[in-house]
Amino acid sequence: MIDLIQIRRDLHQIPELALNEVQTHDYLLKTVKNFPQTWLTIREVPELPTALLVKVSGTDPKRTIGYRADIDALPVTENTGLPFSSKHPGIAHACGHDMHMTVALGVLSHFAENQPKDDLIFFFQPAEEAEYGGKRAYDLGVFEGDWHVDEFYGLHDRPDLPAGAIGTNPGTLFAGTTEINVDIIGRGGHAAFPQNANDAVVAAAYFITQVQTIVSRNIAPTDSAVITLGKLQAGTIRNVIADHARIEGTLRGFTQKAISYLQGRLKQVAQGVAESFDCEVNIELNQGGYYPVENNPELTHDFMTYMQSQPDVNFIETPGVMTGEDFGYLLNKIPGTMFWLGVNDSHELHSAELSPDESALVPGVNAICGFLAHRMSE
Ligand SMILES: CC(=O)N[C@@H](CCC[C@H](N)C(=O)O)C(=O)O
Repeated sequence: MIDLIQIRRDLHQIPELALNEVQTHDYLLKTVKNFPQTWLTIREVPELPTALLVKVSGTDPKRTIGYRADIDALPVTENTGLPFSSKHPGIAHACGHDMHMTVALGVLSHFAENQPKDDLIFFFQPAEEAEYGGKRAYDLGVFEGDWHVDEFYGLHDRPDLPAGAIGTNPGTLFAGTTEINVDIIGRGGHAAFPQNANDAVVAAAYFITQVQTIVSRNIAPTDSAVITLGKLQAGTIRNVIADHARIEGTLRGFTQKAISYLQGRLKQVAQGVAESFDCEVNIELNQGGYYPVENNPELTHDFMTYMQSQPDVNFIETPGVMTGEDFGYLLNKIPGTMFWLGVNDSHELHSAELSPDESALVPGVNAICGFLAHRMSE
């Protein structure tokens, strides 16, 4: 097997933000070019230049199985103290996509040396954290013609599962999300004369507080939803009344119905704040490709049955959680399964201290290679 740990560490040091994964793309391409090429076809996508696709032609193909790994990183300053920490200031693989790419390369290298029966397509996808690269690729027609995919698989690392464990369920694994951007425009002024100004900070504070009632007061306690406003920017100095506040956040729900409802309530709250504070409130809601990640029941039943039957696989059935994933868009178009790979870490996804346990890599690759071979024997 290729040196998975070295690859993971190399990738970890060059994290790049959505749609800017230039060094990452070049590293992946260079690595793939070092595999035996006999039954590989490499494909670039000019309209999505950091994407990389690799087709492995099978011996007797009856279907094409897709495997997707996301490749982007987050605007987080790494604080792991690892000797192979990010070399890119303010950007880190704080969601573990370096692990995702490494596992995908491990699986690809296996099939580059052991020709599969069916065709396989590996999709190294830019822009999962933002900018929905999966939707972009699908809408560009990337999976049409010779690159049609019959069933798609992909993983996400999960810190609270033991290293190497595999988890999923036959229903909804991840929530659908919508990015929220709110601009509140008031009128600036001197701190001493509020009567002559219209304070955007006060209006923002009321907006944020009222949003807290949407989930707590409008959603049935037996249902699930979350709205997090993770970024707030306003003002320049303590004694000037701010004329503008910017709020950015995300809303999440397990169904499109729930997501549409949350979107509607947010707009109502924004309108209400605009009226009561006599200011301008511009709200932009962008779902992009972040549909709920709905596993195909039949394929996922097969996936779970296979994983549960393997003595070397620690399979754990996992209920849905509120993380988002634009793999939800691809699974909305093409049946498949998303699953977790345990990476045993006390830090959460998106933490500056996230440090996945690399001992998850080999069992992850082996479980996926085994499952794909099993699918091809069906
Ligand atoms: C696995 C993970 O953490 N995914 C991200 C996806 C973000 C979707 C979108 N940009 C949003 O912020 O709503 C997540 O935050 O769950």
